[in-house]
Amino acid sequence: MITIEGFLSDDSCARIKKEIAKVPFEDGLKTAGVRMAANVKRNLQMDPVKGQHITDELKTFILNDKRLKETVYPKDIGRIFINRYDPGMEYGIHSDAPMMGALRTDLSFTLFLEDPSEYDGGDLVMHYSHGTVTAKPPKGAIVLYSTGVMHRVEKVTRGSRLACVGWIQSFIREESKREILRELNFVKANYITRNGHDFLADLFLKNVGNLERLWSE
Ligand SMILES: O=C(O)CCC(=O)C(=O)O
Ligand SMILES: [Fe+2]
Repeated sequence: MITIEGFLSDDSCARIKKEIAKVPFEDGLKTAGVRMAANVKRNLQMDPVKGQHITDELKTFILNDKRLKETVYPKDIGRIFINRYDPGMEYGIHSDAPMMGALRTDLSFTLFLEDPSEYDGGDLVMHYSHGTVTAKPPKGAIVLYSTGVMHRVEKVTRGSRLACVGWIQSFIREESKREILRELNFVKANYITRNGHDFLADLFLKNVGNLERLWSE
Protein backbone atom coordinates (compact mmCIF):
# COMPACT_ATOMS: atom_id res chain seq x y z
CA MET A 1 0.00 0.00 0.00
CA ILE A 2 1.23 3.50 -0.83
CA THR A 3 -0.08 6.67 0.82
CA ILE A 4 0.68 10.14 -0.51
CA GLU A 5 -0.53 12.74 1.99
CA GLY A 6 -1.37 16.21 0.65
CA PHE A 7 -1.98 14.77 -2.81
CA LEU A 8 -4.83 17.29 -3.11
CA SER A 9 -4.44 20.63 -1.32
CA ASP A 10 -7.03 21.70 1.28
CA ASP A 11 -8.25 24.39 -1.14
CA SER A 12 -8.74 21.88 -3.97
CA CYS A 13 -10.54 19.47 -1.60
CA ALA A 14 -12.89 22.24 -0.46
CA ARG A 15 -13.61 23.38 -4.03
CA ILE A 16 -14.24 19.82 -5.27
CA LYS A 17 -16.51 19.07 -2.30
CA LYS A 18 -18.57 22.18 -3.14
CA GLU A 19 -18.98 20.92 -6.71
CA ILE A 20 -19.89 17.41 -5.51
CA ALA A 21 -22.56 18.84 -3.18
CA LYS A 22 -24.49 20.08 -6.26
CA VAL A 23 -24.76 16.57 -7.78
CA PRO A 24 -27.24 13.85 -6.69
CA PHE A 25 -26.03 10.48 -5.36
CA GLU A 26 -27.45 7.06 -6.24
CA ASP A 27 -27.18 3.50 -4.91
CA GLY A 28 -23.63 2.16 -5.34
CA LEU A 29 -25.06 -1.24 -6.30
CA LYS A 30 -25.62 0.16 -9.81
CA THR A 31 -21.94 -0.39 -10.61
CA ALA A 32 -21.21 -3.47 -8.50
CA GLY A 33 -21.11 -5.85 -11.50
CA VAL A 34 -21.29 -9.62 -11.10
CA ARG A 35 -18.58 -10.18 -8.50
CA MET A 36 -18.85 -10.80 -4.75
CA ALA A 37 -18.94 -7.00 -4.42
CA ALA A 38 -22.65 -6.98 -5.30
CA ASN A 39 -23.44 -8.87 -2.07
CA VAL A 40 -21.40 -6.64 0.20
CA LYS A 41 -21.54 -3.14 -1.31
CA ARG A 42 -23.62 -0.71 0.76
CA ASN A 43 -22.72 2.83 -0.25
CA LEU A 44 -23.73 5.76 -2.45
CA GLN A 45 -22.16 7.02 -5.63
CA MET A 46 -22.32 10.40 -7.33
CA ASP A 47 -24.44 10.42 -10.51
CA PRO A 48 -21.65 9.77 -13.07
CA VAL A 49 -23.28 11.80 -15.86
CA LYS A 50 -24.25 14.88 -13.85
CA GLY A 51 -20.87 14.86 -12.08
CA GLN A 52 -18.70 14.00 -15.05
CA HIS A 53 -16.93 17.36 -15.08
CA ILE A 54 -15.70 16.60 -11.54
CA THR A 55 -14.38 13.10 -12.25
CA ASP A 56 -12.85 14.31 -15.54
CA GLU A 57 -10.93 17.00 -13.68
CA LEU A 58 -9.72 14.51 -11.06
CA LYS A 59 -8.73 12.00 -13.74
CA THR A 60 -6.58 14.58 -15.56
CA PHE A 61 -5.00 15.69 -12.29
CA ILE A 62 -4.20 12.11 -11.21
CA LEU A 63 -2.76 11.05 -14.58
CA ASN A 64 -0.48 14.10 -14.76
CA ASP A 65 0.76 14.21 -11.17
CA LYS A 66 4.56 13.92 -11.00
CA ARG A 67 4.54 12.11 -7.62
CA LEU A 68 2.31 9.36 -9.05
CA LYS A 69 4.35 9.14 -12.27
CA GLU A 70 7.45 8.17 -10.27
CA THR A 71 5.67 5.78 -7.90
CA VAL A 72 3.01 3.88 -9.87
CA TYR A 73 3.56 4.86 -13.55
CA PRO A 74 -0.12 5.44 -14.45
CA LYS A 75 -1.01 4.87 -18.09
CA ASP A 76 -4.77 5.32 -17.93
CA ILE A 77 -7.70 5.23 -15.53
CA GLY A 78 -10.33 2.55 -16.18
CA ARG A 79 -13.08 3.94 -13.96
CA ILE A 80 -13.36 6.74 -11.49
CA PHE A 81 -16.22 7.37 -9.02
CA ILE A 82 -17.08 9.62 -6.14
CA ASN A 83 -18.50 7.51 -3.33
CA ARG A 84 -20.04 8.29 0.03
CA TYR A 85 -20.76 6.19 3.13
CA ASP A 86 -23.38 7.61 5.50
CA PRO A 87 -23.96 6.06 8.96
CA GLY A 88 -24.68 2.32 8.66
CA MET A 89 -23.01 2.00 5.24
CA GLU A 90 -20.00 -0.22 4.54
CA TYR A 91 -18.33 -2.24 1.81
CA GLY A 92 -17.62 -5.83 2.86
CA ILE A 93 -14.58 -7.78 1.83
CA HIS A 94 -14.22 -8.19 -1.95
CA SER A 95 -11.83 -8.01 -4.88
CA ASP A 96 -12.13 -5.58 -7.79
CA ALA A 97 -12.61 -6.50 -11.46
CA PRO A 98 -9.38 -7.31 -13.36
CA MET A 99 -10.52 -5.56 -16.56
CA MET A 100 -12.53 -2.38 -17.09
CA GLY A 101 -13.39 -2.05 -20.75
CA ALA A 102 -10.12 -2.44 -22.62
CA LEU A 103 -8.02 -1.57 -19.56
CA ARG A 104 -6.31 -3.91 -17.12
CA THR A 105 -6.66 -2.80 -13.49
CA ASP A 106 -3.22 -2.85 -11.87
CA LEU A 107 -3.90 -0.47 -8.99
CA SER A 108 -6.97 0.63 -7.05
CA PHE A 109 -6.95 3.99 -5.31
CA THR A 110 -8.97 5.95 -2.77
CA LEU A 111 -8.52 9.71 -2.65
CA PHE A 112 -9.92 10.78 0.74
CA LEU A 113 -12.00 13.98 0.58
CA GLU A 114 -13.24 14.15 4.18
CA ASP A 115 -11.19 14.74 7.29
CA PRO A 116 -11.11 11.66 9.59
CA SER A 117 -12.31 13.81 12.52
CA GLU A 118 -15.61 14.27 10.64
CA TYR A 119 -16.59 10.57 10.65
CA ASP A 120 -16.22 7.40 12.75
CA GLY A 121 -15.49 4.03 11.11
CA GLY A 122 -14.91 4.01 7.37
CA ASP A 123 -11.37 2.59 7.55
CA LEU A 124 -10.12 1.08 4.32
CA VAL A 125 -8.72 -2.35 5.25
CA MET A 126 -6.50 -4.36 2.90
CA HIS A 127 -6.08 -8.08 3.51
CA TYR A 128 -2.56 -9.10 2.50
CA SER A 129 -1.24 -12.64 2.95
CA HIS A 130 0.95 -11.35 5.82
CA GLY A 131 -1.96 -9.61 7.60
CA THR A 132 -4.22 -6.58 7.33
CA VAL A 133 -3.25 -2.97 6.70
CA THR A 134 -5.65 -0.16 7.60
CA ALA A 135 -5.88 3.32 6.11
CA LYS A 136 -7.77 6.34 7.38
CA PRO A 137 -5.56 9.25 6.33
CA PRO A 138 -6.19 13.01 6.41
CA LYS A 139 -8.31 14.54 3.65
CA GLY A 140 -6.35 15.14 0.45
CA ALA A 141 -4.38 11.88 0.84
CA ILE A 142 -4.42 9.20 -1.85
CA VAL A 143 -4.01 5.51 -0.95
CA LEU A 144 -3.04 3.06 -3.72
CA TYR A 145 -2.87 -0.74 -3.59
CA SER A 146 -2.57 -3.60 -6.07
CA THR A 147 -6.00 -4.39 -7.43
CA GLY A 148 -5.64 -8.12 -6.73
CA VAL A 149 -5.66 -7.50 -2.98
CA MET A 150 -8.91 -8.26 -1.07
CA HIS A 151 -10.18 -5.20 0.79
CA ARG A 152 -13.17 -3.68 2.59
CA VAL A 153 -14.46 -0.43 4.04
CA GLU A 154 -15.59 -0.60 7.67
CA LYS A 155 -19.07 0.56 8.60
CA VAL A 156 -19.40 4.31 9.13
CA THR A 157 -21.07 5.05 12.49
CA ARG A 158 -20.99 8.89 12.50
CA GLY A 159 -20.72 11.55 9.78
CA SER A 160 -20.06 10.80 6.11
CA ARG A 161 -16.99 9.40 4.44
CA LEU A 162 -16.57 11.04 1.01
CA ALA A 163 -13.91 9.81 -1.39
CA CYS A 164 -12.89 9.46 -5.00
CA VAL A 165 -12.09 5.87 -5.99
CA GLY A 166 -10.64 4.59 -9.23
CA TRP A 167 -8.59 1.99 -11.07
CA ILE A 168 -5.30 2.55 -12.84
CA GLN A 169 -3.59 0.63 -15.61
CA SER A 170 0.12 1.12 -15.07
CA PHE A 171 2.88 1.13 -17.68
CA ILE A 172 4.51 -1.41 -15.30
CA ARG A 173 2.24 -4.42 -14.81
CA GLU A 174 3.92 -6.02 -11.78
CA GLU A 175 4.09 -4.47 -8.32
CA SER A 176 7.53 -6.04 -7.71
CA LYS A 177 8.91 -4.07 -10.68
CA ARG A 178 7.04 -0.90 -9.72
CA GLU A 179 8.60 -1.18 -6.25
CA ILE A 180 12.12 -1.35 -7.71
CA LEU A 181 11.50 1.70 -9.90
CA ARG A 182 9.80 3.58 -7.06
CA GLU A 183 12.78 3.10 -4.77
CA LEU A 184 15.33 3.88 -7.49
CA ASN A 185 13.44 7.12 -8.21
CA PHE A 186 13.53 7.92 -4.49
CA VAL A 187 17.29 7.34 -4.34
CA LYS A 188 17.78 9.45 -7.50
CA ALA A 189 15.81 12.41 -6.13
CA ASN A 190 17.70 12.33 -2.81
CA TYR A 191 21.09 11.96 -4.52
CA ILE A 192 20.43 14.94 -6.80
CA THR A 193 19.25 17.05 -3.86
CA ARG A 194 22.55 16.38 -2.06
CA ASN A 195 25.04 16.31 -4.93
CA GLY A 196 23.43 18.13 -7.83
CA HIS A 197 22.98 16.60 -11.27
CA ASP A 198 26.52 15.22 -11.71
CA PHE A 199 27.85 12.39 -13.90
CA LEU A 200 26.86 9.65 -11.41
CA ALA A 201 23.32 11.04 -11.27
CA ASP A 202 23.14 10.87 -15.03
CA LEU A 203 24.49 7.32 -15.14
CA PHE A 204 21.83 6.38 -12.60
CA LEU A 205 19.14 8.13 -14.66
CA LYS A 206 20.26 6.27 -17.76
CA ASN A 207 19.87 2.92 -16.00
CA VAL A 208 16.48 3.74 -14.48
CA GLY A 209 15.41 4.80 -17.97
CA ASN A 210 16.67 1.53 -19.44
CA LEU A 211 14.70 -0.47 -16.85
CA GLU A 212 11.61 1.57 -17.73
CA ARG A 213 12.17 0.78 -21.41
CA LEU A 214 12.62 -2.93 -20.64
CA TRP A 215 9.53 -3.20 -18.46
CA SER A 216 6.98 -0.72 -19.79
CA GLU A 217 4.03 -1.90 -21.84
O1 LIG B 1 -14.37 3.48 -0.77
C1 LIG B 1 -13.28 2.93 -0.83
O2 LIG B 1 -12.26 3.38 -0.27
C2 LIG B 1 -13.09 1.66 -1.63
C3 LIG B 1 -14.27 1.30 -2.47
C4 LIG B 1 -14.10 -0.02 -3.14
O3 LIG B 1 -13.48 -0.91 -2.64
C5 LIG B 1 -14.67 -0.21 -4.48
O4 LIG B 1 -15.40 0.67 -4.97
O5 LIG B 1 -14.41 -1.27 -5.07
FE1 LIG C 1 -13.03 -2.40 -4.11
